[in-house]
Amino acid sequence: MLDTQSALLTVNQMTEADRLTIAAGTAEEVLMERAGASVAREIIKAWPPCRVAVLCGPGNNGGDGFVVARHLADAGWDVQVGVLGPRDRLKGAAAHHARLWSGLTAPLTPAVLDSADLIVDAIFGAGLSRALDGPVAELLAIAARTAPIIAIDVPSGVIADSGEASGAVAAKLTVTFFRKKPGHLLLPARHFCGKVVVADIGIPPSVLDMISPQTFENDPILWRGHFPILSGDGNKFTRGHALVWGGYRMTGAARLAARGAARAGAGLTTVTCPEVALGVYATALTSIMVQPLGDQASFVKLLADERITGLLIGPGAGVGEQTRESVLAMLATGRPTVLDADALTSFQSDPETLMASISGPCVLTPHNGEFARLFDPCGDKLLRTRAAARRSGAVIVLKGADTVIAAPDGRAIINSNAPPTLATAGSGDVLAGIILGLLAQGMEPFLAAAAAVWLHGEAARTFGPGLIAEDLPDLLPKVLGTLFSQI
Ligand SMILES: NC(=O)C1=CN([C@@H]2O[C@H](COP(=O)(O)OP(=O)(O)OC[C@H]3O[C@@H](n4cnc5c(N)ncnc54)[C@H](O)[C@@H]3O)[C@@H](O)[C@H]2O)[C@@H](O)CC1
Ligand SMILES: Nc1ncnc2c1ncn2[C@@H]1O[C@H](COP(=O)(O)OP(=O)(O)O)[C@@H](O)[C@H]1O
Ligand SMILES: [K+]
Repeated sequence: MLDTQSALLTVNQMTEADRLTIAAGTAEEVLMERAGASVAREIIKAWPPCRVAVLCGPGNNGGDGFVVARHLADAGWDVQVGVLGPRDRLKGAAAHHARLWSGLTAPLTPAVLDSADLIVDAIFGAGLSRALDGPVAELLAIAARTAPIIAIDVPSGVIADSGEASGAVAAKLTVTFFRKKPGHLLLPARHFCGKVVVADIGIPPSVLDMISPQTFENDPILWRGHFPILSGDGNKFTRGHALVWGGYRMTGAARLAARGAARAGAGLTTVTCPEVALGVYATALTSIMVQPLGDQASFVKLLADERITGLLIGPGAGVGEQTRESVLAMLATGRPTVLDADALTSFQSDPETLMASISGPCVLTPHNGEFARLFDPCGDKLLRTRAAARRSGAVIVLKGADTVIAAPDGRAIINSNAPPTLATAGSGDVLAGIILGLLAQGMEPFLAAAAAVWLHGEAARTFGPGLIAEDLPDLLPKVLGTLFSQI
C-alpha cells in the first residue's frame, strides 16, 4: 500500500474513519469539539478579533459551526449565528453543541451577514447530497461580496468526492479534518477552497489500515523510495536506453521529449527519425543520438535491440497509418512504452485495436481532448481516469491543472503542484519524455508517471513566470537535487 500520509478520503471513507474512532472510545461530541476548536484556532491565528457571522446548516457541519461560535465568543469575538431551518432539527452531536451555544441564533437570511468582517461557512460539508437550494446559494453569493469566508471541511456546494461545486463561492481558508478529500484538489472545487488546512482531531492514522485508501495527493513520499538510484559501479547502459520516435515536420516536440528523458536520468537517449529530418534533429541535439528510421521493417529491427528499455511515440508524430503501425510495433515488444499526443489521436476511429494491443507496462498521457477521442468523457475526472486505466490496462495521465494519474488496479493520484505557466506549447512533450526517462531506468509505470508529473510541476514552479517548454528539462537537476538532499 502507498504511504497514507497523503491519502485522500471519500465521504464514505471519512465516515468510516469517524466510526472506527468512535467505536474505539472517542465520543462523537468530542470529535466535533476538536473539529470546531481547530477551525477557531486557525481563524484566531490568521485574523484579529472582529465581528463574525457563523452560518450553520442542519447536519454535523452545522454542529462544527456552533463549536467555532462558542470558541470565538469565549475569546472575546463578536459572534452572530444563523441557522438553516429550525434549531431543534439538529441531531446527536450537533444538537449537543447547539445547546452549548448560549448566545442568540437567527434564521439563515442575509440579515445575519450585516456588518460581518468574517464569515464561517458551516452550512454543508461532506453530507451535501444534492445541488444547493436557491436561497442558500443566494445567501452564499451575498456572503462572498460581504467578507472573507472560512469554510468548514469544504465550501458549501462542493461535492467532496468529485470536485463539483455548483453554487459554491470562494473561501479564503478551508479547514478540513484528518485527511484532505478529492474535492480539495479537483477542479472546479479546488478554486473555491482557498488555502486548505488539515487539522488533527485525534483520529488515529491506523484506521487507514482498515479503510485502504486508493486515492492520494501527489507527493514525493509516494514514490521517492522507488526512484531510480545510481549504482556506483554502473555504466550508461545500466541506466537505461530511452528511444523517442521523432516525426517530421514537427521536430521540436520529439526533441523536447528526448531532453526530458535524458535529464530524468536515462543513460542513453536516441531519437529515431525519417532520413529527411536527420539534419534537423542532429544539429539541435548533442549527447542525444539520432538514428535514421528507415522503413517499417528496419524500425522493427531497431526495436529488437534488447538494450532499449523504454519507448515513446506521439510528440510531433503526425496522425495516420505510419504512427499507428509504429505504436503497434512498440507495444508488441512488451517493453515500457509512453503513448502521447498523435499516437493517441491516431487511434480515434479504432480505440479497440489500441486497447487490445496493450499488454506490457504502458503510460498514456492524454489531455482532455485526446482523452475524449479514446475514452468515455463522462463522469468526474477521477472516475473517468480510473475507468480509462481499467479499460486500457495502461496507466493514464489525464493532464490539466489537476492532472490525475490512474493505474488499472484502481489506485489514483491527484497532482496539485502544477502552476498555470505550464500551459505553454510543448510542456506536455517534456512531461512524456520525463516519464520515458524514468521508465527506461526501470521505475514502475504508475509511480514513474506520478514522479514525472510532480517533477514537471516543481520545475515550472521553481522557474516562475516567462517559462517556455525548453526551460523545463534543464530545471530538473535543481529539482532533483533539492528533492534528494532532503533524505
Ligand atoms: N461524523 C463526525 O464524527 C464528524 C463530522 N464532522 C463534520 O460533519 C460534516 C458531515 O456532517 P453530515 O454528514 O451531517 O453532513 P452535512 O452537515 O454536510 O449536511 C447534512 C445535512 O444537510 C442536508 N442536506 C444535504 N444536502 C442538502 C441540500 N442540497 N439542501 C438542503 N439540505 C441538504 C441533509 O439532509 C442533512 O440534514 C463534515 O463535513 C464535518 O464538518 C466533524 O464534526 C468531525 C467529526
Ligand atoms: N492551467 C494549468 N495549470 C497547471 N498545469 C497545466 C495547466 N494547463 C496545462 N498544464 C500542464 O501542461 C502540460 C500541457 O500538455 P499538453 O496539453 O500536452 O500541451 P503540449 O502538447 O503543448 O505540450 C500538461 O502537463 C498539463 O498538465
Ligand atoms: K462548509
